[in-house]
Amino acid sequence: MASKELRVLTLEEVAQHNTEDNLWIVVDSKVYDITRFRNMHPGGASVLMDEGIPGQDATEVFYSLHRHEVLERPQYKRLQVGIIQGQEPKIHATIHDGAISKVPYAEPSWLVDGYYSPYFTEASSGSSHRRFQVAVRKFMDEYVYPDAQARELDGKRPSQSVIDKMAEVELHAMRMGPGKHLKGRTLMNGVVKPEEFDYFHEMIISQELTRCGARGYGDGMNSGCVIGLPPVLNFGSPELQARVVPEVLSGKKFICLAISEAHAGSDVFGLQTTATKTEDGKYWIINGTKKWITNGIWADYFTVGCKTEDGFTVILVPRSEGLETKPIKTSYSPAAGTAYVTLDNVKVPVENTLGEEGGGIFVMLSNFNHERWVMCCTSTRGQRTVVEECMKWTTQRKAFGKPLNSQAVVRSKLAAMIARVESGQNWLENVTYQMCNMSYREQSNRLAGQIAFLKMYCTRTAQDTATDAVQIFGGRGITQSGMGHFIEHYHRTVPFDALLGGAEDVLADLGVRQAMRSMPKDARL
Ligand code: HEM
Repeated sequence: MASKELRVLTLEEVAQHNTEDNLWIVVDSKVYDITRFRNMHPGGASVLMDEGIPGQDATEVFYSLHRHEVLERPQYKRLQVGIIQGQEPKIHATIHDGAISKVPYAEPSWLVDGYYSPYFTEASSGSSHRRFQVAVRKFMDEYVYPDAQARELDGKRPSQSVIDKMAEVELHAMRMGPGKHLKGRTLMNGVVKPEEFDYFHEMIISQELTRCGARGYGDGMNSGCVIGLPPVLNFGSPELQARVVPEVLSGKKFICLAISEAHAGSDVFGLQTTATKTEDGKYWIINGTKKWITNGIWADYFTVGCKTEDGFTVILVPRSEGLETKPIKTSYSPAAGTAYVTLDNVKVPVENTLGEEGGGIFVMLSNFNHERWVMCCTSTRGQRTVVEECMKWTTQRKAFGKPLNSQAVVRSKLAAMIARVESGQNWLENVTYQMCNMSYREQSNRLAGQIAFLKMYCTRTAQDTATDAVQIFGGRGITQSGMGHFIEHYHRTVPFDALLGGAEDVLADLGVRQAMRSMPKDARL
């Protein structure tokens, strides 16, 4: 409708509008009347009168100072008064319209035209990963991305309307991975059958969600469920499962994993929260504190690691008398709902025990692999978004009269970034293939070391990439608005990945110790 009112103009006509009282410019074949906007321009009024701007085509200077999304904001969109006769817009900078990016290395190779993969199935196959990816990306771009950007900024929890929308297509259930919990559900409007859903489908979900570029929101978006519900699914009694699982997977109730404490993080045996039985043996009485609990602020259920008479036991604790949560301010958005949890004589039926009493370590170990693998999926995708941002910036930004990418030192940083993300993704795809072919128990036995190494590798390379990206973006890489805002956000939040789900150094050591245990006794040089 708006385009009908736009005038078709020539460059000569635009050139007449070149004074402070009558100021037009052209950006990518679109004519903007910025006369009244001039005094409100965040970059100042005077720059708009610089040589080569008034009445001229300012496309190049515009894109060296602004992201394309500026022109998509309604308050600026309406400054457009016309289009240039015989010209078509050439810039396609929107990355959240469901499309595959054409920027080299902005997508994993299996999504790029003309490349092949042994792992992802074609559109013609029943369980097609490709059709699934198209549906998930469209969904994320349409419903999740706008909410992610808004909530990351205002710090509010992910909108219930988006959680409900995700529940409609069973995204919460699919994020638990393949398994019997998917039985009878219609996944992504039927794009994939529950029995055909595999870890590659799940990888697609994690990676598409990461494209929203909002780390705090990403964790706020039910990641408590991804790590807190599997112990219920795998170790809870049938009665407990029947009560808790449906309300959590439908997005009506929320769950989180509460293991780490101020006293102990990666060292689960150092935990000090205690659970002791009442004399009649029917209840646990839980006392202690938990720290850095993602989604804890609004969680209805807490999967809590406790010290018990027999060792370490995991217990599902509903929000109830004696349990309180308060926010922890971290360097990412409060949209993650990070909590400090206090448990003062919280009374829980013993039926809420997950797994064997004293067998909590098995419950946790089986959970860790999946949690860490999910983090590898998100870390590699996060790095890829940084590669895309840097590829674009170094092409459009000029310094010393040339694009940044004409400098060898910049190209060498790009090369390192690309090599890191490609190696991470390729290793991840291999590990995922192993997971698809192993039982849950086999995964625990054979892949714990591999996944620990992969996570260590992903989070280390992510930090190198963050540092390189800030160098490439300069001051903009540390500025929360404007051209470098994704880079600033990434650089500020990337250390989280190296800590959550097992600290980098601890994981590295775990991988080596596992390898040492498998050394053949007779191996010699
Ligand atoms: C339709 C036309 C324009 C609109 C809507 C617009 C809008 C904006 C906005 C919203 C910002 C704040 C930073 C951001 O969010 O990216 C900004 C900054 C800026 N703008 Fe514009 N602008 C326009 C045209 C221009 C032109 C033609 C120039 C030419 C010199 C210019 C120079 C600047 C500068 C120097 C900054 C500060 C950049 C920084 O802090 O890094 N703008 N503009």
